Amino acid sequence: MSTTAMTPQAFEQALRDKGAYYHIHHPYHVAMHSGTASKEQIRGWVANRFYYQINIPMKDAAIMANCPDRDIRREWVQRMLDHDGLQGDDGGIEAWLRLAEAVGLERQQVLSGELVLPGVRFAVDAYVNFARRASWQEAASSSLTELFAPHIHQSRLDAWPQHYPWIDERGYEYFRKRLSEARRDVEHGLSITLAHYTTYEQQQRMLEILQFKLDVLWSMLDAMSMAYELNRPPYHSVTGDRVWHRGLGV
Ligand SMILES: O=C(O)c1cc(C(=O)O)c2c(n1)C(=O)C(=O)c1cc(C(=O)O)[nH]c1-2
Repeated sequence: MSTTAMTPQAFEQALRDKGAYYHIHHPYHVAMHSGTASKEQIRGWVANRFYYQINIPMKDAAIMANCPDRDIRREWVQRMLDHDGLQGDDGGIEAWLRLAEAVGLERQQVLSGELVLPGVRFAVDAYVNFARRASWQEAASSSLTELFAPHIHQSRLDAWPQHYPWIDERGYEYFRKRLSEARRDVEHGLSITLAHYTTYEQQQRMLEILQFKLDVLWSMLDAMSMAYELNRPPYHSVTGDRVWHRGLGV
C-alpha cells in the first residue's frame, strides 16, 4: 500500500471524486428532480431541511469559537451572515422560510420543528457536534460537500418549475442565492484543506471526514424516504401521531 502523500492537485481530485456519493444520487432526491415526488414529499423535505438550515450558522459559530486565526474568522463569519442575515439582507434562513411558504407549508409549523424526523435531527446534530469537538481545520474542511452543491441547486432551479407548477416561483430565491455563496465557500474551504492535510495519513483522514459529511446528508434523506415514500414514519406501527421528541436543546 502506498503511503506517499498525494500532490495538492491529486488530493483535490480525490475529494472531488467523492461527489459520486453526494445526496444528488439518493432516490429521494432523484424523485424530486425527475418530477415524481408528491406534494407531501416535497413539503416533508423542505420542513426537514429547515433543521439543517438553522444549524449551519451554529456549526459555523463552533468553528469560529475554536479558531485562533483572526484572518480565517474574518472570512468565515460571512457564512453566518449568509444564513442569519444582517441589516438590509434577510439571509438564507428567511429565504428558506419563504420556500416553505411557496410549497404550501405554514411558517409557524416549520419554525416549531414538529415535522423534523428524529433521524434527520440526529444526522444534523452529528454534524454540529463534530464541528464543536474537532479542530477548526477539520471542521472547516467538513463543509466541502459544498463542492457539489452549486450543481444540485442549479438542478432544482432547472427542473422544479417545470415539474411542480404549484410551487410559487418566489420560493426559489434560496437556491439562486446559494449558487455564488457556495462557490465562494468552496474556494476558502479548499484553500484551508489543501494547506492543512499534507501527509498520506492526514489526507486519508480528510477523505473519511468528507465521507462522514456525505453520510449526514444521505442519512437525512433515508429518514425522509421512510416517512414520506414508504409511509413508515417513526412509531407508524403504533400510532399515526407525531409523538417523537422535538429536540432536547443540548
Ligand atoms: O441543498 C443542498 O443540497 C445543500 C447541500 C449542502 C451541503 O453539501 O452540505 C449545503 C447546502 N445545500 C446549503 O444550502 C448550505 O448553505 C450549506 C452549508 C454547508 C456547510 O456544510 O457549511 N453545506 C451546505
